[in-house]
Amino acid sequence: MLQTKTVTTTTKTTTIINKAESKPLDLSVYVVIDVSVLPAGRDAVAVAEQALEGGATVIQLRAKHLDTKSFIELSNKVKAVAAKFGALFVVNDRVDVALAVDADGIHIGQDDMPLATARRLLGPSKVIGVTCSNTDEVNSAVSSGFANYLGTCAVFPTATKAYAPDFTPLGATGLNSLLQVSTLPIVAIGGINVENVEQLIIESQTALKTVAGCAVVSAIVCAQNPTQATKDLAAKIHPLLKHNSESSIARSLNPRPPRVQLLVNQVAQALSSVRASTPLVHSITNYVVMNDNANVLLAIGASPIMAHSTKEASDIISFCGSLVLNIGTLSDPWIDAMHIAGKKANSLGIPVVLDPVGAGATPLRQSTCVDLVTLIHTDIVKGNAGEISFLAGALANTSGGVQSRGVDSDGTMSEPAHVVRSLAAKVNSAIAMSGPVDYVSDRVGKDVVAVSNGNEWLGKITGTGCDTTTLVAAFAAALNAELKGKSLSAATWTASDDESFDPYLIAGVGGILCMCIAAEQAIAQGGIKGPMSFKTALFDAIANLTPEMIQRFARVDFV
Ligand SMILES: Nc1ncnc2c1ncn2[C@@H]1O[C@H](COP(=O)(O)OP(=O)(O)OP(=O)(O)O)[C@@H](O)[C@H]1O
Ligand SMILES: Cc1ncsc1CCO
Repeated sequence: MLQTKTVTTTTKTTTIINKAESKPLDLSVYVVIDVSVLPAGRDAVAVAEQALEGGATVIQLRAKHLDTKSFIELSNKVKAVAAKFGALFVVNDRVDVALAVDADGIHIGQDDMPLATARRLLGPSKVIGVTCSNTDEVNSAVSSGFANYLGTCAVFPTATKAYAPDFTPLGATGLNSLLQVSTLPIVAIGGINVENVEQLIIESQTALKTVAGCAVVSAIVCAQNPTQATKDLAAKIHPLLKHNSESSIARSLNPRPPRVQLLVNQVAQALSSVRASTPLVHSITNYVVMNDNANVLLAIGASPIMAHSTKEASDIISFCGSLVLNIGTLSDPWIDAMHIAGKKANSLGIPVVLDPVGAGATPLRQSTCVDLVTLIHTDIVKGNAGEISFLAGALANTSGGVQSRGVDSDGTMSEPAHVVRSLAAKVNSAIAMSGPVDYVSDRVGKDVVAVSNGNEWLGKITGTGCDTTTLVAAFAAALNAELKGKSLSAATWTASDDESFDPYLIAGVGGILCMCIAAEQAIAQGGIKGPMSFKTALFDAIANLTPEMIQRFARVDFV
């Protein structure tokens, strides 16, 4: 980090709508009282009570063939026993019954009432669970922002529910795929019993999470002793749910707003695209960070080429996916090479990412970065608050100029979103501004995203901002190539509809999230003794990042 960079941004408080009651959502031992499965002469309320005595944390009442009046009467009784044990009471399918008895929540299937309608009718405080059989259904339920948890289709063969003749149970592998993509808790169901539950949880778990619980029907309602059967099951389940961190419960109680979730989905998907396409990134960067930048690119799954000669700049960029121009250690021939490569990249539709290191510090840096944003077209400018503020100020007096209200006397920035938004519109580039909270604007200043995953450790080693810039360039290259493959172009993106984000906004957020989440992972693994062991752990963590980690740990918001 250059000493001239003293500006920090003020932290923004994000508002998250709390959609469910703040009592912990314990889905671990989830007992479904299916009236049609109850052995003759058994009373649903008595079985519910026995299961609760054995440690059931949720009781779901399923009564497909019961008339409405009887369903409501029974629900009232089961709700009362669940309340006595502090357990969650959930009605299967019937939103009207859930409303009539003021149940804690509802569980619906894909063919029942649409999720959005159920949420509208039930209001923000009720728990909604939805059955998902595949990753598309999981993605759709998660991105809707209306569900609190997900249930699966049958994990094992079961006679309790009728499935199509060609239905194949999910098994532990199928359950694992759903866990990989879901940021919501998942409850497994179908043929689970005390014999198979441990193996299912262990075999299905991902590096980051297990199921939130297991739901059982006949193993409890048909058991000789439902209390003992529930106790036995609970004893097997509880020790294995260790991966379910509080953040997963928090996410289920505070689902991301739908558009934020859509953005996170696209960023996670973009990481997969980087890994799948291994884009080649041409960097004309400073010699302090050159080797690190190359290694960071390899770690994220891209390929580096560092080339400064004016004699080959044009040739090199012609076969690369993106270009990084970093003004950290300038010399005249390097500046010439930047212009040559930049112009060639522009002519070929290759994204150009500028890091205006130390932008305002000297007249050379001032004129170089102003020339670069005006004489060539930059697609993304990524700098710290001081650098972005300088650029905004320097362009303030040019036509359509940016009013730089950036830096206050105490070194903080009072309106970071305004600064990135207006600079973006001025230079038609996405702007990524680093600090305790990172801010990224799309190229027209319509969407501005605050990324709150900042980590002070990133300031303890030199060049993490420059490393982030190269990650942003890897994302830009992969996304541009993907659009070209569809005969589209990142260059011609227009801010016409709410569903579509600027690919270079995704690239900016993607690069920043990868660096910040990798830092979190590096620290979480322990063993950091100081800056150098942090650096080693950080580079390893970048290599080990998964789209699932982006889904799970991204803290982003539109501002
Ligand atoms: N005070 C802070 N608290 C928490 N996180 C921070 C803080 N400052 C920066 N960061 C994080 O560190 C990352 C690097 O940002 P920084 O502003 O240090 O870049 P930079 O100045 O361009 O670095 P360099 O020039 O060393 O490459 C940011 O993306 C941000 O997430
Ligand atoms: C320390 C330093 N000096 C010029 S560039 C650089 C790396 C941080 O950008």
